[in-house]
Amino acid sequence: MAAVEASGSDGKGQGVESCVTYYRLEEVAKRNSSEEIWLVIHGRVYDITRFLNEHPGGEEVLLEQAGADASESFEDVGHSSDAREMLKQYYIGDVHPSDLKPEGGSKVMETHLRNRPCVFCASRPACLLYCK
Ligand code: HEM
Repeated sequence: MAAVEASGSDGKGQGVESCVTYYRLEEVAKRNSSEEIWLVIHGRVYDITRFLNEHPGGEEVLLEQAGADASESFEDVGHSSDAREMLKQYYIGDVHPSDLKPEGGSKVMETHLRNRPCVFCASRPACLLYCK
């Protein structure tokens, strides 16, 4: 997989697990077409390019959210636990902590709290940082 310069671009990703790749939102925003489509859901970045034409809800809804934070739409649909499980295979990294601004940060926190226990973040540093 190609390295993305967005990761840890602020210098160092210290204080958090080094195995997590961080992406700036501006990098995510560039992946906004059917050629390459990334989404953010609950502070995590997913490359769903190969899932696009497999999505049971159709590709259009995904394209509408392409390159953006789809947490709300994802939750609004009331996706099953199977759908949540599926997310894992498309996970490529976390949103860079600098992009989790107060507004976004509290949104992330709100969502995580609402979904507790979060199957994805129980042991994730980002979650520990923002969900406490
Ligand atoms: C990568 C992220 C996503 C995955 C893995 C995923 C997976 C699925 C799955 C497995 C279903 C079948 C129903 C279920 O099991 O819940 C589904 C249905 C659906 N999804 Fe997604 N989905 C994703 C993102 C989204 C997003 C961002 C939207 C935005 C609106 C969306 C809208 C829908 C809709 C409208 C349905 C049809 C619901 C129905 O027929 O009742 N999905 N999705």
